[in-house]
Amino acid sequence: MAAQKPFTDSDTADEAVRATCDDATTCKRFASSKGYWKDPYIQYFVRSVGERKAPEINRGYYARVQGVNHLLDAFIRKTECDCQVINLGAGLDTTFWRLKDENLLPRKFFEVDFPTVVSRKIHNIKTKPPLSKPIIETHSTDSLLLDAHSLDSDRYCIIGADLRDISNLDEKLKKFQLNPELPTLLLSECVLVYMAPPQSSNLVHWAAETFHTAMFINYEQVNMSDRFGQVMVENLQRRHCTLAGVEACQSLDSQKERFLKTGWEHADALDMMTIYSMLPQNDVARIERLEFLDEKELLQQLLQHYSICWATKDKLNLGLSQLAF
Ligand SMILES: C[S@@+](CC[C@H](N)C(=O)[O-])C[C@H]1O[C@@H](n2cnc3c(N)ncnc32)[C@H](O)[C@@H]1O
Repeated sequence: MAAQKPFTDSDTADEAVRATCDDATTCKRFASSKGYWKDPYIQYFVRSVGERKAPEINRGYYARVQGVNHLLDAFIRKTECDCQVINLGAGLDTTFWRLKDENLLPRKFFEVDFPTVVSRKIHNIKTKPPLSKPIIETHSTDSLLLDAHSLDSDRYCIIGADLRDISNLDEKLKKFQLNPELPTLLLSECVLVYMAPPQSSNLVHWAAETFHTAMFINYEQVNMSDRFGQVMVENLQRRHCTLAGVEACQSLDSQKERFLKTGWEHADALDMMTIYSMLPQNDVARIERLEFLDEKELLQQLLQHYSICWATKDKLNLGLSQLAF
C-alpha cells in the first residue's frame, strides 16, 4: 500500500480556497432566487436557497454577474461565436447553460478548477438531466467523455487542474482541443487573488503567450490597502483563507499593471461602484425595488473594493480594445 501523503499547511490553505466556491454559489443561488437575475440552472448545484443574505451582498453579486456577462457577451458577439472561452477557477458556474439558451455558445467552452471541485460539478451534471441534456444536444459523435475528473464534449469541457502548474494546465487544455489560433476569452472571477503574485503572473503571461487574439476578464478585490480592505483580509484569514495575491489588488493601476507587464497590449479597470452606475439603469432600478437597503454607505464601500479589469491583444484586428461599458 502506498504511504499516505502527510497533510500540510498548504493542503489546509487549498481546502479553504476550494471552499470559496460554495460561498460564491450559495450567494448567487440566493440572489437569483430573489429575482436579481435569472439562473434556472444554479438550483441543480445547490439545492436549497440557504440562509438569507444581506441586500448589499445581493446587489454586489448582481453587479458582478451583470458586469462580467456584459464584457463576456460583447466578446462573443464581436467574434460571432467563432471563439473559445476558458473560465479559470470556474467553480460551479452556470455560464455554459446560459450561453446555450441565448444562442451565444462559443465554439468550445472550457472550465478549469481543482480536481475535487470538478468531480463535484461533474457528479451533478451526470445526475441532473437539465444539466446533462444541453451538453448531449450540442455533441455530435458518440465520443463524449464523462468520467469522475473530466468532461469533454464538442462544445463544453471541464478540466481538473491546479492553475499554479502551467505546464500541466497547458497540456490538459491542448489534449482537449484547445485551439491557440482562435480568438479566446479568459475569465477569472475571484480566483487570481488566491494565488501568490508570481503564480498569477505566470498564468496571465502564459495566456498572453499562447493566444495572439484574446481578452482576459478579471473580477476581484481592489483598494485593499485601506481600513475596509484590511478588515476584508482579516475576515477571510479568520476562516484560514489567505488572500495570497492581495498585492496586485492595491489599486486599479496595479490590476492593469499585471497585464501590461506580461504581454497584453491594452488594459482597462473600473471599480464596481462605477460599473454599477454604468449598467442599464432601468434594470438597476428594478433590482433596487426588490429589497429595502438601509446600509447605502456599506454598499458603496463594498462596491469600491471590487473591480473588473480587462486586457486585450488583437492580432486579428477585431477591435477588442474598444470593448467596454
Ligand atoms: C471564489 S470561487 C469563484 C468561483 C467562480 N469563479 C464564481 O465566481 O462563481 C474561487 C474558485 O477558484 C478555484 N481556484 C482557486 N485557486 C485555484 C487553483 N490554483 N487551481 C484551480 N482552481 C483554483 C477554487 O477552487 C474556487 O472554485
